[in-house]
Amino acid sequence: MKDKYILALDQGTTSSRAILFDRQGNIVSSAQKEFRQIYPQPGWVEHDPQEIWSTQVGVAAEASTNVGLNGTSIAAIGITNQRETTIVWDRETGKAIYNAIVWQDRRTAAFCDQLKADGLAETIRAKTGLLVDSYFSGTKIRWILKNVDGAQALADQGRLLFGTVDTWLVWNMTRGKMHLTDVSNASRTMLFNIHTMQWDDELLEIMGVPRSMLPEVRSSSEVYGHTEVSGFGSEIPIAGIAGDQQAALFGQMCTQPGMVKNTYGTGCFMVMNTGNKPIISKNNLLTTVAWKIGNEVSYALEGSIFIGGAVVQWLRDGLGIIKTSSEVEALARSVKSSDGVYLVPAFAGLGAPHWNPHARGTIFGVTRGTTAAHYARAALDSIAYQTMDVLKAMEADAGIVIPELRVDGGATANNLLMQFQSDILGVDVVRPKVTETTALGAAYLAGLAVGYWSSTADVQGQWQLDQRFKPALPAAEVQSGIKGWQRAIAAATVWADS
Ligand SMILES: Nc1ncnc2c1ncn2[C@@H]1O[C@H](COP(=O)(O)OP(=O)(O)O)[C@@H](O)[C@H]1O
Ligand SMILES: O=P(O)(O)OC[C@H](O)CO
Repeated sequence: MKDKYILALDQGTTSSRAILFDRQGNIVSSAQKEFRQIYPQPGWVEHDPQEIWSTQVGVAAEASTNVGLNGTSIAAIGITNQRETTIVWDRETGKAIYNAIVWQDRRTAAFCDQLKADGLAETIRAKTGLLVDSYFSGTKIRWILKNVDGAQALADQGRLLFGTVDTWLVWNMTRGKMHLTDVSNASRTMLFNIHTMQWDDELLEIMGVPRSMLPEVRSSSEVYGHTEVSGFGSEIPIAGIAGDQQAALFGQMCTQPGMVKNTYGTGCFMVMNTGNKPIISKNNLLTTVAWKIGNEVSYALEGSIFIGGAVVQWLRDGLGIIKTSSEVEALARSVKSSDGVYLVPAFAGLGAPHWNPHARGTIFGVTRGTTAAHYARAALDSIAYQTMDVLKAMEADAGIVIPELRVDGGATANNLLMQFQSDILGVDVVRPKVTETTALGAAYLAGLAVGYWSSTADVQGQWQLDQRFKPALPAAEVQSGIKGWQRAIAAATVWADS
């Protein structure tokens, strides 16, 4: 039984997941638990760090016991996580001093406006590859230091630690022995120079973040340490870390420059491997670190869409027109089209390529004949249209025509959405058999570090096609749909800015 499986921990925005993979990259067992989303004010989103940790340990134990395993059968653990989400804790008590401020949270939008007004956008972009936006961790750390009672004093005493979710998990898994992150997560903080691959003093100064709070930055595939807590069985090497979108790029085996994947989870994240050179976008995309394996750094271009599958959750929880996310497909299929209804789901502002933190959700084209089914259809359409906007920006930046789009994530189960995506893009949309590619990527990174797999080439052949969606909608319908979407985006922007 020894060294039979790799355990991937996938700490996502809405749930913690644990998946055991075998040497062929098959899922042997998995467990998942949702946790609370906390919305203290409009535009604010928080998680309880303790709940992140307890759900993650819980599902790890469940995935193992489901198949009668103990820790001795696990060769290594790979961690992948919702990125940018910011946790600050006291190194002496091990307790977070505030809730995790989630990547979707907009509370620092005014400070970001100030940074732009101060002319710092170019400096920040040149060093980090990022646009100034409240999405990233740096301004969230600053908010905690300025707004949580006693935080600044504790930071001055060197007692506070910052971490993205990977760092928080590793700290807890090693009983506070390790305070580290990997390059892909570091590149989402707005504090990390993606050229020198170091924390940047000028950026730390701008955000008012003391260096003593920051984790050590390591590669994405190496043995960082071993588990020391129950729930994981005996001491298991923690051997892979990557932000979830970068992990999905790896899990989709987009290891060559020019290869692209789009993940349809809470948000949608399109990422293109650009090889060992960072491409600075001219079309409002992000430049980010994909991973570091050995001494080799790979970079990527990314288009981040804040609301993807979450629009379906809103139909379920906000409007109550479906009971489960999967019901949306049948409801949307019950009408031939949205009949001119457009939904711009800017619930947390607009991300790439529009970047408007003040935008909010808007619905256009509602008539007396509009039904819940049209809303469902418009919601799915909005996921596809947002993806189209990003893909066009990416093609322009990279100077290539993207031949096919590899897809993964919860919402790719929706065949209507996948077909419409292909129709609107005019390219093949390709869904693999294992759509848990985020977890798979983390498993690969960990397995490579401990020799479970010998090289990337060893796992390259494991990618298998489930379904290929080919463009089928007549061009005139595609064009009129796109035109309507562009009008909707323009109108939503006017609403936000007026
Ligand atoms: N059949 C479906 N059609 C559309 N969206 C779906 C469907 N099933 C799940 N989703 C959406 O996918 C998201 C969950 O995907 P997942 O990859 O687990 O996300 P995350 O990792 O962000 O938590 C949810 O927002 C959910 O509403
Ligand atoms: O939790 P997910 O899968 O929606 O991913 C969140 C992203 O990492 C945010 O940048």
